[in-house]
Amino acid sequence: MLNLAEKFCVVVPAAGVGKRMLTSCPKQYLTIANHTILEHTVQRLLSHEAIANVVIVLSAQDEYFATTSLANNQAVRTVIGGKERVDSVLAGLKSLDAAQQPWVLVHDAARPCVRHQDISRLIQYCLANDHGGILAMPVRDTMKQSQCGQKIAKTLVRSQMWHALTPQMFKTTELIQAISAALANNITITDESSAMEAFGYSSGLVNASGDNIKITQPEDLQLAEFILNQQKINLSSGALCE
Ligand SMILES: Nc1ccn([C@@H]2O[C@H](COP(=O)(O)OP(=O)(O)OP(=O)(O)O)[C@@H](O)[C@H]2O)c(=O)n1
Ligand SMILES: C[C@](O)(CO)[C@H](O)COP(=O)(O)O
Repeated sequence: MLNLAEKFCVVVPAAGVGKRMLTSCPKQYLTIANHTILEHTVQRLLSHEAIANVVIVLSAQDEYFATTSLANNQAVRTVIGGKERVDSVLAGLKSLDAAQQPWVLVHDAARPCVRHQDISRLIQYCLANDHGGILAMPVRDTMKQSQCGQKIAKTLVRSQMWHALTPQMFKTTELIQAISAALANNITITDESSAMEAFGYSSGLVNASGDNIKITQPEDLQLAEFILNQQKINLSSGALCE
């Protein structure tokens, strides 16, 4: 239990087309157990004790959202996103009242398996350290870097390598400032932390479960279904606190 006085808003970027999934509809609207991935993700977020509401960032061409249960959910607002994920995240952030919501979390619509315990630990970390952080997982394989466009390997120091996951949690005003500055300086931003780092803000790494996968390629859908089922079984047996 977090026992927090405040509850938080989560910006959920869901305006992508899911090219790498090779499906006819955007991947966030593919279904698992008769619910869209977006519904699974938002339900997972809104069922967390410290999350009050979500802002879902949709494509201007989105023709699916209105048919989901989320369209009538009072804890859900929507805004229109942009060309890249970073543009969509910024649109979501700018729709917030930073005075009312001094902290914000950003979580990919394509990550329905995120665990409540990991969200709790991220929130605890950020409030305790008074700076932002991200859920992350230490890499398990030896990591190589290709050289000058050639597939010639250079081995990296594995002990210092992490997979960045989401949610990522930062102070709302600082995150808007950092992303806006990065875009103005043509800095490539693929997650919120990269913008904060570029702006000189600290971004902590909070160790998280490896089953918080991002559904990206076709084989990920079956894996996500398996993980969600396992989490459901473990939760009902008490083996997993969500
Ligand atoms: N312009 C964009 C691009 C992506 N996203 C969202 O950002 C999250 C992570 O991005 P990614 O996994 O890359 O999704 P897509 O961009 O849809 O996938 P692809 O790169 O295969 O097209 C997804 O929930 C996606 O909907 C977004 O809101 N706006
Ligand atoms: C934000 C993210 O999920 C962290 O790993 C990742 O950077 C998103 O990348 P994508 O190419 O937009 O899926």
